[in-house]
Amino acid sequence: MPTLEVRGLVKQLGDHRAVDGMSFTVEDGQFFVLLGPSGCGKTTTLRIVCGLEQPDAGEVVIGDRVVTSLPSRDRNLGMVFQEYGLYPSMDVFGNMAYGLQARGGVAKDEIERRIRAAADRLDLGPLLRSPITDLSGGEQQRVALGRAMVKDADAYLFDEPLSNLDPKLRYRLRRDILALHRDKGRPSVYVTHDQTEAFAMGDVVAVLANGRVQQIGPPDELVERPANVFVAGFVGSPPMNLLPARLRPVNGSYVAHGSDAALPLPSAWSDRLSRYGKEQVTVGIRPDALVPAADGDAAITGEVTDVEPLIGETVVRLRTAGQSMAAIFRAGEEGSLAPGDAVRLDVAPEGLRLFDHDSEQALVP
Ligand SMILES: Nc1ncnc2c1ncn2[C@@H]1O[C@H](COP(=O)(O)OP(=O)(O)OP(=O)(O)O)[C@@H](O)[C@H]1O
Repeated sequence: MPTLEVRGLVKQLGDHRAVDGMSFTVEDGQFFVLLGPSGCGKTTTLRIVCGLEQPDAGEVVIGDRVVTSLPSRDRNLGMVFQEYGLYPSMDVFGNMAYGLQARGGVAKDEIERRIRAAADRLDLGPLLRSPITDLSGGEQQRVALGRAMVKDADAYLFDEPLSNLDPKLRYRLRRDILALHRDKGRPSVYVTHDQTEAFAMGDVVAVLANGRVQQIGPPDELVERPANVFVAGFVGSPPMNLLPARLRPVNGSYVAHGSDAALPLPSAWSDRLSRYGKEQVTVGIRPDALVPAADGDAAITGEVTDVEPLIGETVVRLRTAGQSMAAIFRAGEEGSLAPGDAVRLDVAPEGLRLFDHDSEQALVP
């Protein structure tokens, strides 16, 4: 069963280490997303996997073949990239057939059958004899997808294939890509900087920064248990609030004190925190764990800077002495809050995370 594995990839581009020790494994039938901010090395990694770049170190393994030094055409991959890579001199049929004809081994009537099936699925049937240059961007992207669909590849690679398209078409093609993936049952690697897309599509998501994997896991796990401060501050919309704080023991538990914040921590964390041995931590607070405080003491006080109503919920942004924060309230829970108002908030303890102040790695839970 083919898996796709990259082991210890390194790639220097000019002065910049674009990929800095990248390793991950994609199982057969898994839809694996590389997610990260612009410049984190996603495209370079994918170009190494498909053979358009040579790594300075590391290996690419597909199934039981080490393919690192094989040319792209010998890796048997299906690829869909942002720039469609279609041949302008050919019609739609010719573009979809090209890979199969060039590789050989598939009979002419079988090529025709596969192309008609893919074209029907992608609503390209009436366009099969149209020149590529007559097609819209969305139609060209569907041809690029159809070209991948007709191949029996060992793995499929997608590099931001939907970023040029309008939202409706993007949504539709997401479903088409997942249907292609399920039909083939091979490893797929999908590059995006859009976390909505990553979370909607990925069985497993790898969050990248600075050419390195920060965390690999199913979408829920990245949100629930971010491995470090980078992931906590990147994942979620809005992402986790992060504030510097000092730990103080109080009656056998701990309280994290920040500017305008005093956060009682679950007593189940006390053992771990007593072994931590340092006072300084970074506290992560999920925006949906902030709730308006009842009368009396509040965990956090601040001033509202913005109130943004969304469907079914409201994002309230506030400024405390230390920094800005975001809270997600269920619609209506914000009452009549408006910019400039003082606000007092409590935190549901299950929405708290702590990170080592120096290493930035998760401490608890
Ligand atoms: N030829 C080059 N010389 C120097 N630096 C380069 C070269 N090509 C790319 N880079 C840099 O390497 C880094 C990684 O680029 P890469 O395209 O892999 O990132 P990415 O995560 O795919 O970003 P994006 O989402 O913007 O496409 C970027 O900072 C980029 O500017």
